[in-house]
Amino acid sequence: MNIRRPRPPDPGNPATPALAVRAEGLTVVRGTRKVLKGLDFAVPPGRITGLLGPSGCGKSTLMRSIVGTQAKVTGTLDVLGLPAGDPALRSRIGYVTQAPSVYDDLTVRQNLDYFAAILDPGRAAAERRRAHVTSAIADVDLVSHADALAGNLSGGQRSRVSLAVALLGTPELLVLDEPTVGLDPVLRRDLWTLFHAIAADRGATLLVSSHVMDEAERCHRLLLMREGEILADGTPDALRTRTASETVEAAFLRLVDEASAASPAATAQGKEPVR
Ligand SMILES: Nc1ncnc2c1ncn2[C@@H]1O[C@H](COP(=O)(O)OP(=O)(O)OP(=O)(O)O)[C@@H](O)[C@H]1O
Repeated sequence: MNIRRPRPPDPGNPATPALAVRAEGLTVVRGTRKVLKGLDFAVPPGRITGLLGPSGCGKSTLMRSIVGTQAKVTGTLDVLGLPAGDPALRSRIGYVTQAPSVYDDLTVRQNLDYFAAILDPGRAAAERRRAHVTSAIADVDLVSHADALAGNLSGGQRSRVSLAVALLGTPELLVLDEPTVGLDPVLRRDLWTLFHAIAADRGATLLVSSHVMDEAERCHRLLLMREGEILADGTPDALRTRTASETVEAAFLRLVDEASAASPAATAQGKEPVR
């Protein structure tokens, strides 16, 4: 894989925020329900932070809040040193939603050309756009499919086209909502290798959600969520040690039990299995 433009974070540079994301009392209401309940957490720059928790716990809502597409967000939410949703963040964040957003009747390269033209318009930028598109296709290992129609690709290949679109602007923060869901183990491993290369070579920050606990072991740091709250925050090692557990999944279950013991009423409302 070919990762362009190394840009490691420079803690001495005042333009490099000390934290990629900082939330205090972050609350989101959807419909009549409070789906994020006063979250306090931080995401360090240049690392891969996994956002893990059962289906429906609020991972997508949290990601939408960070990228600025979620309504009814209150509390403090700073992203790359600016309030979430600030227009200056648009070109600095790459966001991949759960459903791959690609045009089936265009080839892989045409999809990327289209999005590159939106990001970096004008005839003068044509050469630069072409280079970025070629690079992004190589980053996600789709060179051999560059001229295939997106509609003829497998689910995993389409996900990688979406990821390539997100990589186009060389974002400082990549927010990836369940990027490996439904992929086979080899593809999942390859994607995680790519995520690590992006963090290491570019100094980018990655926030990656998953409800599959074994993916936790691949992250530098974890935010474990449950029912709209952050259950724990730390490295996989620290979480395992703190709970005397062998795996992050066992640590998660122990933390759920601890939280339930602390507030039994909350537990009665549906404990979802961790898949
Ligand atoms: N448009 C909506 N209106 C009202 N409630 C919603 C809406 N969308 C989601 N919710 C609720 O918000 C809660 C959090 O949903 P969210 O999609 O953030 O969870 P998630 O952890 O990403 O789930 P999954 O892993 O299944 O994608 C859920 O209980 C869901 O029912």
